[in-house]
Amino acid sequence: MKAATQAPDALIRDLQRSFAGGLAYAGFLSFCVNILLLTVPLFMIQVQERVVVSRSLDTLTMLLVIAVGALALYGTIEFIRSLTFQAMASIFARRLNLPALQAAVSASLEQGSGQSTQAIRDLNDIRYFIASSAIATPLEAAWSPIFLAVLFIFHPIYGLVGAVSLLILLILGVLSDLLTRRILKEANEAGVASINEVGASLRHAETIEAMGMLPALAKRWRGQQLAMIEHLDLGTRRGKFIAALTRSSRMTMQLAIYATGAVLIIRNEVSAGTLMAASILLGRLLAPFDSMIGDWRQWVLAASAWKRVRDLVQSRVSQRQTVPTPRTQGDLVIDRVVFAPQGSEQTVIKSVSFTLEPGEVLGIVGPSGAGKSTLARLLVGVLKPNVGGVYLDGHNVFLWERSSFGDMVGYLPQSVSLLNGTIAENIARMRNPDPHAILEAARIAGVHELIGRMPLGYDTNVNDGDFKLSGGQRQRIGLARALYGSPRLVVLDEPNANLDAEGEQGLIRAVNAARESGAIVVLIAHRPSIMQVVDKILVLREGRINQFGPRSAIAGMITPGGLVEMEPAKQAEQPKPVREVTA
Ligand SMILES: Nc1ncnc2c1ncn2[C@@H]1O[C@H](COP(=O)(O)OP(=O)(O)OP(=O)(O)O)[C@@H](O)[C@H]1O
Repeated sequence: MKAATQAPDALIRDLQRSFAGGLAYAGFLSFCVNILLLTVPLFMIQVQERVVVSRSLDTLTMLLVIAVGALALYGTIEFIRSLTFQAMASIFARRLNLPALQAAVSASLEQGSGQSTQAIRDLNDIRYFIASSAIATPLEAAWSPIFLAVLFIFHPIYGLVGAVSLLILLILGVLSDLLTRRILKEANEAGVASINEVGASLRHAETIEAMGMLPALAKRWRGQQLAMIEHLDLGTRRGKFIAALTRSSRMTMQLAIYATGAVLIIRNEVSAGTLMAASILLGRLLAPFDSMIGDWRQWVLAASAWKRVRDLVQSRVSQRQTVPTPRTQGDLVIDRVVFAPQGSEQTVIKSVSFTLEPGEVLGIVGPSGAGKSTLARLLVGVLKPNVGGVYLDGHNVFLWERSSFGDMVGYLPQSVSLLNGTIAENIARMRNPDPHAILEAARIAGVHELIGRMPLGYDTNVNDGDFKLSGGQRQRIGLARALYGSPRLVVLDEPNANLDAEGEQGLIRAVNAARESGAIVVLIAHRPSIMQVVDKILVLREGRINQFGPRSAIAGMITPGGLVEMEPAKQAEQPKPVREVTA
């Protein structure tokens, strides 16, 4: 919950701090693990130097007890360390899940829906990476000076071989980074773009199949995927080459330390016991660097995923308030709203102002492309005005904390999207269903009987393979969802587009019921038949208010196409600007 109410910069800082804390703790555990890893080489030396020379079985037994105890401790600490990584991974995913989703939803509104699925994939990738053994390697590498020091203590020549070996692996590591990082990042970005595009297109599978568009689309996707595969292949090839070179170099180094040890033993400069121990120590010294070179691809991909998630969270969440606002009832004030889509030169809504009181129903009409749906999205706080603002009982609807705003608002978008779940869950907006409220919303929307005729009634799954809802049925269930919980503001974008006469009568009854409960209803419609239910009409043309006034004054001017046949007039009701607001 904390993450949901935290500003994004603070959340990221907090997360990085707690991650650093976790790493420090894991680093301490790594220190213990690495010290305990000296058990085997030390045991070997002691056996060579004490047991073999003295032939004492008691000494051997004592050494064995100490060594086995140390190794048991090693296993325990290693287990605790892996649990620490797992806990770090799950804290990370839990705290970022909601903010990343919120940010992805906002980004999807502007750039398409690929963002939300990508954010989830990225979070999962990061979680796996933190929980994997890859994250432990730098912590182990940090203790390599200890192993190097022990090698120097055995004999300076052992130390020298260790230092040279380490240097060679470091050079190979840098080479691996130079040869693969950029190309793997590019491949990853191309892969993400390609998956997003395929995902977005597959939502229109029906259109693709009906009009045989698949071969043409497959050609486009292949083009993108080829670029990604080529980059990935090249990066992976280079990575594998360096990894193979590293492995054979590492084995050569093992030979070198053995040969060095043999020479030193021949010269009586070290005991035979140090030979095995030095070899094991060199292996421990080089292992983390070897692993890091082998795992480098995972590091690059995890870094890219983290950058995407961090940028997404930091760029979006701050736009909304995090404190819930209590349910309220008051005027809806649209104050000099100007809106231009991001990256577009076109201003879609041009200084629109009007006020609605509780219990008023407004009809918005206008030609195609006039900006009606855009205005609807501004009313429900989906879009942020560039200038001006939309206020419900004095609260800015865009800034409003989304969950509490959802309690106040019902929205039926032009293309009705029911979510994966039962009809009851959909009407209850995927929250814990309140059966009484569901039935009431269904009754007001006039869909109770219609749902009763479905295979499992309210428990029918809307995406069930055996049962498919018609466009009109979806629209009517969408209306029930919009009316669930007696919202104070109801915005319906072409709610009668797919309705038959019965559906339209149900819609009229629903709008009247919402009005009687004191809700403000905004209705966008092409078909003028629904306009009989409204109190006021707003005619929008090229993003401006062309007419605004009582239905009786405006209705006669509307043609069946929703056009008004007169010049822009003095607007019947234009409230004075409420406040100076710039976004
Ligand atoms: N995200 C966006 N990016 C670019 N242009 C946009 C965006 N959203 C809307 N527009 C443009 O704004 C204009 C108004 O679109 P809108 O969907 O609001 O019109 P409308 O009046 O609802 O049309 P219709 O009656 O056909 O549904 C159109 O020219 C559209 O291309």
